[in-house]
Amino acid sequence: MALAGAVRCWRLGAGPSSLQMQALSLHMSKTAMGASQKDFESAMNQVKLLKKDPGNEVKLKLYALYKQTTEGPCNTPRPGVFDLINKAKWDAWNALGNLPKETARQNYVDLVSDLSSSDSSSQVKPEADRKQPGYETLVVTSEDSITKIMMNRPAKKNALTIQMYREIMLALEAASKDDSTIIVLTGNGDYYSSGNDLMNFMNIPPGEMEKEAKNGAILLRDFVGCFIDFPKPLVAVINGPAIGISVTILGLFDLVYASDRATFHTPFTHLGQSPEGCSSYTFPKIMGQAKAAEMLMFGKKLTAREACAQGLVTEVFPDSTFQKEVWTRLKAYSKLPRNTLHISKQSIRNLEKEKLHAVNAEENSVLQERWLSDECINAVMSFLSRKAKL
Ligand SMILES: CCCCCC/C=C/C(=O)SCCNC(=O)CCNC(=O)[C@H](O)C(C)(C)COP(=O)(O)OP(=O)(O)OC[C@H]1O[C@@H](n2cnc3c(N)ncnc32)[C@H](O)[C@@H]1OP(=O)(O)O
Repeated sequence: MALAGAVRCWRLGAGPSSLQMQALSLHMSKTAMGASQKDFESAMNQVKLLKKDPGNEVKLKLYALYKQTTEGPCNTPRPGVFDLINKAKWDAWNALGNLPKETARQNYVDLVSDLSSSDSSSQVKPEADRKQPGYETLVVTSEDSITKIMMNRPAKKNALTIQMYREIMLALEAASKDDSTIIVLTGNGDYYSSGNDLMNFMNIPPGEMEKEAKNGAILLRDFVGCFIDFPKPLVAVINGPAIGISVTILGLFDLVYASDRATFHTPFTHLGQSPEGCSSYTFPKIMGQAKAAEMLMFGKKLTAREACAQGLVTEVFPDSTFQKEVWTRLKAYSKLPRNTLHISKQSIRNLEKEKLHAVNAEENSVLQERWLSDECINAVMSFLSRKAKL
């Protein structure tokens, strides 16, 4: 078992780690002639290198086998009832009865060898191995109880196509049911997202405009609805500039971590459009009426630090250490008791859900009209003919 585990791990990684080599040599020597004193000492060193805590039950077993190997059968008085830890250790040792020292040593070495193998196989696998299949515009991975949904159109600044909205909804739906504790949305490349792909408005035959606007509003309602209803902690890892809908839905996230290179821009008026993502309700609540108006009506672009000062962003990190710091933090959070975390999220959010769905419906009905307006059509045409950029 241990040997098969060690060999399998080599195929997943670049090559055997020193831990895997030790596990393998330990396994080979013990099966050939029984564990020697040297094997025992090497196993004791290996225990210190384990990355995963084996849990109290295994630790007690290791302790008992160690004592039996070095001192023989338990020969001390049982600790008092209130000395709980020493009593548990004594019980474990005493339970080994008259087990010979050599057998205890062998069992100790075997146990450490198995622990090392499973410890090695739980080490980080390359992202390509963890990637979930079925997504063309996203990279979805799960590790350390975190499901990461990464928008993956870096050449187009992660502008959101119709397919991308649909895939994000599918990924959220799957993540709501998987065994992850936390869900992260982030972007690949220099942008978090430049918002709606303005090509979504192209190639619509004149007679189909109204129908397409209606379909767009339904898609947008469902997309935002997924964030309103999402049952687990949602974290936005804002790796670069964010525009439009990628900003407005942030009010529906539980944590927003931003690189100091990120900016937050909602230029709806410039585009002949109106706020969506429930921002007409969440932004005034988060930052107050005056600041929300400056962003949503007048298109003021905020730096990450300004967005943090106004409560839209949880914390800003230097770009040079952004990924390292954020993922260390999230890995620690992902070890919190999962069910309690989800229940707390629901207590915080559930009261607002009905209101948020009503706001979502209202925003989309206004937007559906806007998309048909001259102001919107001219703004989109201007961008697409490269006369205008934000
Ligand atoms: C179902 C419908 C739901 C609708 C929901 C309502 C949502 C509303 C919004 O999100 S409004 C916000 C819309 N976004 C924009 O208006 C941004 C437009 N893009 C830009 O202004 C610029 O591209 C930029 C500032 C993001 C980046 O500028 P720059 O650094 O100079 O790079 P490029 O412009 O050369 O971009 C590279 C490449 O990407 C294409 N691109 C970028 N963003 C978008 C976009 N939002 N839509 C379409 N295409 C985009 C850009 O055209 C370039 O393509 P090319 O290399 O020329 O083929």
